[in-house]
Amino acid sequence: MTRHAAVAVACTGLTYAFGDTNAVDGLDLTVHEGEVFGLLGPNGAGKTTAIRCMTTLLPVPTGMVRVFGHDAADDRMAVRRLLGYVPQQLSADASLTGRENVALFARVFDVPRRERAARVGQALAAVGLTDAADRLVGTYSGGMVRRLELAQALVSAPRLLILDEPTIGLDPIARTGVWEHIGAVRAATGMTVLVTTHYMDEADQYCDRVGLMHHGRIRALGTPAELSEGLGARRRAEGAAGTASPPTLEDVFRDIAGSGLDESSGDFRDVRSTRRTARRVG
Ligand SMILES: Nc1ncnc2c1ncn2[C@@H]1O[C@H](COP(=O)(O)OP(=O)(O)OP(=O)(O)O)[C@@H](O)[C@H]1O
Repeated sequence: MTRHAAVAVACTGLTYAFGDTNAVDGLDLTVHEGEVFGLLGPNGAGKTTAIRCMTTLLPVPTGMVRVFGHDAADDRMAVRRLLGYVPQQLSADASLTGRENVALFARVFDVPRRERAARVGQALAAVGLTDAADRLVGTYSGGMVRRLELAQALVSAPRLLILDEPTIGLDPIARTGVWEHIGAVRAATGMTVLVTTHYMDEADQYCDRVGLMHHGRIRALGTPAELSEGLGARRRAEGAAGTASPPTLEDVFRDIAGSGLDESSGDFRDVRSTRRTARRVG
């Protein structure tokens, strides 16, 4: 990413309420073209709601969301054409083959008919599913399903890929596989990636910058190293005990979310979304 990279996503004062609850509460966020940006936060921080506004699946009642300069409220189709979205929920059909699933997305996203077969093949190859492409998805492992969903989102060659907890419920090897394929596609295309994750180690390793979200807005923003160093410097200045080892991103996260982290990390929600993914494996 260069200093003058274009802005892929700009949110200004984005607010979205469910009843009396402001799920997103004055969110200001800029994602630069070409970066991998991690949106982190405890359960209920507002990450999914914010992402759904960016993808135009929810309206933008207050504030502004722009995707490559297009207003998500006024120009929804232009925004949709620019992005690929992998939601938390299962988006692949177990009764179809991998290739049929990706072909369906190619049709929905108006990939020209003449190019479709080639583009479907390329998307499957990009996520390492060429050999399994003609098997029913019901026989795939959880990691393969996630990679297939990635292929579905990639078939339209999006400039911006948005992934909502792409690795939740996967084993460490499958998690690494998903990230490696995201990294390879990004390196090949220069695509911008916006991802939410609960896994601090993944954010640390794979994201260029992260934003820590809590109670609907960004509370800390920077590269993982900047955030860790910032907390370390503050602790040293305060003469805090236990400053021998540098803080991890998880320490930064706990510092921001504080006790709210424990309060809000609804076990039921966690279990439910983990199971949602795990169910794909069975
Ligand atoms: N459809 C809905 N109806 C009512 N409240 C909702 C709805 N969806 C989300 N909320 C509430 O909005 C707040 C933000 O939820 P959201 O799912 O955006 O958070 P999140 O950071 O994505 O959490 P998670 O990490 O668990 O996915 C929470 O208080 C949640 O209970």
